[in-house]
Amino acid sequence: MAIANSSLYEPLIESSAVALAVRLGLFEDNLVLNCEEIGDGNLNLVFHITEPKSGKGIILKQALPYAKVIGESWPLTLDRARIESSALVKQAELAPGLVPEVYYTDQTLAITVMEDLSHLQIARKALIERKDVPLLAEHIGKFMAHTLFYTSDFALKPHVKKQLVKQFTNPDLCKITEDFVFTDPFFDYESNDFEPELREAAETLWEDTHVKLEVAKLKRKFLTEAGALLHGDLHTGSIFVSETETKVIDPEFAFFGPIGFDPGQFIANLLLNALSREEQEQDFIFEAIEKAWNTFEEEFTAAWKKDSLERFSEVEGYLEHTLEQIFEDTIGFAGCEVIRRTIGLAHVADLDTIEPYSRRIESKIQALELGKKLIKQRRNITEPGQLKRFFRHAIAR
Ligand SMILES: Nc1ncnc2c1ncn2[C@@H]1O[C@H](COP(=O)(O)OP(=O)(O)O)[C@@H](O)[C@H]1O
Ligand SMILES: CSC[C@H]1O[C@H](OP(=O)(O)O)[C@H](O)[C@@H]1O
Repeated sequence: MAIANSSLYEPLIESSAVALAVRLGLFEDNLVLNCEEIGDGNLNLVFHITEPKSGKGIILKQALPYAKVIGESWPLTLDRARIESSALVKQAELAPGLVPEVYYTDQTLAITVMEDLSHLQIARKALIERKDVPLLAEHIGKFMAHTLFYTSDFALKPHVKKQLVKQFTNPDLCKITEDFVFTDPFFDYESNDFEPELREAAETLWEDTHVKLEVAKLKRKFLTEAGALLHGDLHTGSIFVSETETKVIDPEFAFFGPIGFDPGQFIANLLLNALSREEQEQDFIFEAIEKAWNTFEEEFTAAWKKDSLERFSEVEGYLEHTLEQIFEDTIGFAGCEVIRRTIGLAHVADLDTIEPYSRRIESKIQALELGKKLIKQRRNITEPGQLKRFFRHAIAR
């Protein structure tokens, strides 16, 4: 990967993105190239540049100096492009084959040029279309175990770890999560966005002091616990899949945080998809949750036994305690994510496309019940096999 530092930042448009790709030697001169801006996320521009004759393509992602979904009134650091490209490189080292290859990055232009994954589909879309994605859970379990264990204090020498913590200090993007995942949805704030039919359920949530106390504890963990280098936004919209391949994209929220945050977001987004399904179609989702956690636990355990540098790691019960704590946090973080995707600023298509409207509202009310119970009862859920019963019980009215 080449790292460049050109003179001035400018937002690209399709023609300048093509010119840049040619200037960088990513395509030969004099070829006819197509370019389309395909970004459908909340924050950045994503250019897909292709050479129709050979079928070759690249992705050029550029951060804007503000959040794309809101506009210039919400300035946002360009440094997120550095975080994203550095995280992709680190993740490629720790979980080979599970992230796109980075071809080039330029910190001044805030761009990352990477492997084109257009032959795959975003996992959220695949799950909404009820596609068969048999390896998704196992691959994500493996991705999480390797990236999280090998960036933790169990695997790194203290100075190396602290150096990495510095490199991945990401205050602006963490603030987004602190606000939109851990704060705003739990109060009557303007940033929240929900249908009028949900107001009563939202008000019940805002009055629930037990939920608020438990969210306060989870938020504090997010603010203070530098457990491992998180992806930081591991929802199903950040994962490309097919029947055989899985690639994790978009780690611009990466920072050192509590290990349970990534598994929590992944599991929450599977649960949000389960809420959109009829009961007889939900088994795939609960099996995926079990598979993802069990793979995470097996691979984390194997890595611990093989590569832990921590003197106490052989003490009986320490591995089990560590995994139990990560699982408890995972369930709590999942509850926060389920709630914020229901009444917060950033929604998910799994819920927003449920038809008819009355069923959508019913599923969102169920999501709020589920989220609250995951947060409050997280210590009673000790293994992923319990989640299907818990889910059915939590949403029953
Ligand atoms: N490497 C890639 N290959 C193909 N398409 C991609 C790639 N990266 C991103 N995209 C497309 O761009 C969209 C937005 O990318 P994403 O990284 O999620 O942006 P944002 O940071 O704005 O959320 C994705 O949903 C996907 O459709
Ligand atoms: C206005 S930021 C809201 C939301 O957007 C991010 O997701 P993505 O970049 O995948 O669109 C992240 O989840 C933030 O919480």
